[in-house]
Amino acid sequence: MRPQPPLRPPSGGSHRAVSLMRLPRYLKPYAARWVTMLVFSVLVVATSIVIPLVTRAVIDGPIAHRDERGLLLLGSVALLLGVVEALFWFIRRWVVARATLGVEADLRKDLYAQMQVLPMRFHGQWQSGQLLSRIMNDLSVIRRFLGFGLVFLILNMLQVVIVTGLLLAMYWPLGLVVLLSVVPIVLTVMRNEQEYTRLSRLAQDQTGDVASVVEESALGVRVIKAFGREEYAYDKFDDRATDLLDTQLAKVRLTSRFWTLLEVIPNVTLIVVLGFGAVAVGQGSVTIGTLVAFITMMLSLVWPISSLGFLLSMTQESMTAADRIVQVFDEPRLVDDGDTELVRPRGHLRLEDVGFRFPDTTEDEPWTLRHVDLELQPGETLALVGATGSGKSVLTSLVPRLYDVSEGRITIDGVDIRDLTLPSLRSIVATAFEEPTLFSMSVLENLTLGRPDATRAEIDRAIEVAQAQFAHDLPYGLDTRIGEQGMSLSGGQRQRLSLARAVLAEPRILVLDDTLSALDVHTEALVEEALRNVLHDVTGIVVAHRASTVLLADKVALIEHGTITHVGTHAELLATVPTYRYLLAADAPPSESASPAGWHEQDGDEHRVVHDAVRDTCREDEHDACSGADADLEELNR
Ligand SMILES: Nc1ncnc2c1ncn2[C@@H]1O[C@H](COP(=O)(O)OP(=O)(O)OP(=O)(O)O)[C@@H](O)[C@H]1O
Repeated sequence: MRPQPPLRPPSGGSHRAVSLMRLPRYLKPYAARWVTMLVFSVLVVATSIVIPLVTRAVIDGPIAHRDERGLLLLGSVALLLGVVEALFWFIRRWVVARATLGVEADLRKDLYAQMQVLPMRFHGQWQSGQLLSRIMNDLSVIRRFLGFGLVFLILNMLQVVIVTGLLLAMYWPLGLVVLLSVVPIVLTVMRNEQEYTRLSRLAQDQTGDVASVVEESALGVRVIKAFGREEYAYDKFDDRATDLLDTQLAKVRLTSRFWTLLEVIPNVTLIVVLGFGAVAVGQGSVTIGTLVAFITMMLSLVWPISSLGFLLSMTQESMTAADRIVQVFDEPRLVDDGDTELVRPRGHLRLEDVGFRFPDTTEDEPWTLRHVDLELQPGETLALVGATGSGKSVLTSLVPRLYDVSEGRITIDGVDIRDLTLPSLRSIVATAFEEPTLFSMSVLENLTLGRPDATRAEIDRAIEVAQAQFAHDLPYGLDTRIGEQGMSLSGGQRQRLSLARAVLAEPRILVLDDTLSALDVHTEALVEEALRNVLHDVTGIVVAHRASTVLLADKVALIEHGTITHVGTHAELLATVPTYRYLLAADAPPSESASPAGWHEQDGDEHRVVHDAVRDTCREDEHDACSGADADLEELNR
């Protein structure tokens, strides 16, 4: 048996740093702000280095020589430097906030746009919670890194190098002590890097899992309540949340070991420097002012060194986040635009030897569709009838290129649909799905999704066709906001709005994927009556499970195991194809070698059912074929 694919997409793994390097192009629009921020950050570091040097000058100068004027002057300079440093800090933060938030927003918009164009295959494989956590959490991680982590990583390393250099220059033996103290830190960072990366990737993926569970249970809350499985749902959530907690704790354990070292080393170094410094002052090798300046500078290294731990953690996390985001950006779009636009499409649709298999199926798995040949003249309507899972929805989704054919081709007015631009194709083809998705916006916005410029009269007509007049009676009429997934509406109401949306798009080819299944027979009859007018003008494919829906069509295609086996009028198929009768007329299941002969083996009651169905569903213009079927039945009954 084929191994189950993992619940979450595989990690990008080894190219994390490269992934992060690809994001700085988002910094470009804010280049002036980044440069200003960097200049002020360097100025902050410079002032913080100058202040101890001024202190040394104060101690070794005015204080040693009891020069009050000099003390006042240099003291004022030191004070001024302190104020200036604070001011520089403020400017840096102020400038960077807009830039980082801007980068985050731009990335988020691009990521969302990418999700919209990615093929159905991608959305079938990825849990929506994983996408949610990428678009929310991972982008925030990157923003924090760009606005804070990256800047301080650079500045702190710069400060460590400059200050250590200055310390070596002031008094090299003590400078050497400081330099040596950095070595264990670097070694520890290198040793923990891999494990921290693994844990941070795991935690980010698990955050996606938690989001997926929350999202699924929010959407499926009715099912959970109906089956009384709140506890089961809670346990599933609890498992995921506990996994995340364990990983986060493992991360904390690792970092706390690491950070403790980073806290201890500067303090130990300080004690050593103080001891050796005091001896050096005693021996006259350095002045007191130099020692004070040395220690002040050294203390200024405590934050840059101790912060290295979490700055590096942040870097790891943002590399992982960038990797997870780049993974979405790098997904192949599969469906590529052509560049042809059909100016006046007539809606002549042909499927030529079309075959389709889902991209992740293996060679030995059967094709979902194979050798499908169909032709619909402009204005013609085809009813597609087939057993559950026979491939009806997949076939209809090939026409607007929700999936691409694996072999053969589909043409509209003789042009391969892959040569059309996607906007052109999707303005020609509109689909109303069996499960109507409505968005949490107003009824009007939902209706005009496919045609934002529709006039009020056109909207009213589409509503009438779909028998969706109830929308006018909603509390705020068409401006009423409907809940997530249209939850505040009934299934039939949602289907009718979805149908109105497809009708309003005024397509040349209208695909109705079992769109009327949730309607009561009376509403269905009204919708069908109105649809008859719409379908008169457009090419239509109607997936149908009921004879009444089939009657909307000019001809019927029977699909069995992914292949069109019969095409004809409803009456013809009813009279000659047992499988068709079985599907539409509650007939007994046809035998393996389904043929009209198989039909003769059925008992009298079933004959009557078929007889009634034939009579009920035959239209006047098909009278000849129907009477043929009737004659057959009467012959059998005798
Ligand atoms: N995303 C998918 N990945 C893999 N296989 C799929 C996917 N969607 C559908 N299938 C398979 O393709 C086959 C045809 O499915 P399809 O949805 O077209 O059936 P259908 O005839 O529309 O059924 P129904 O009448 O129940 O809606 C089924 O075997 C189904 O399991």
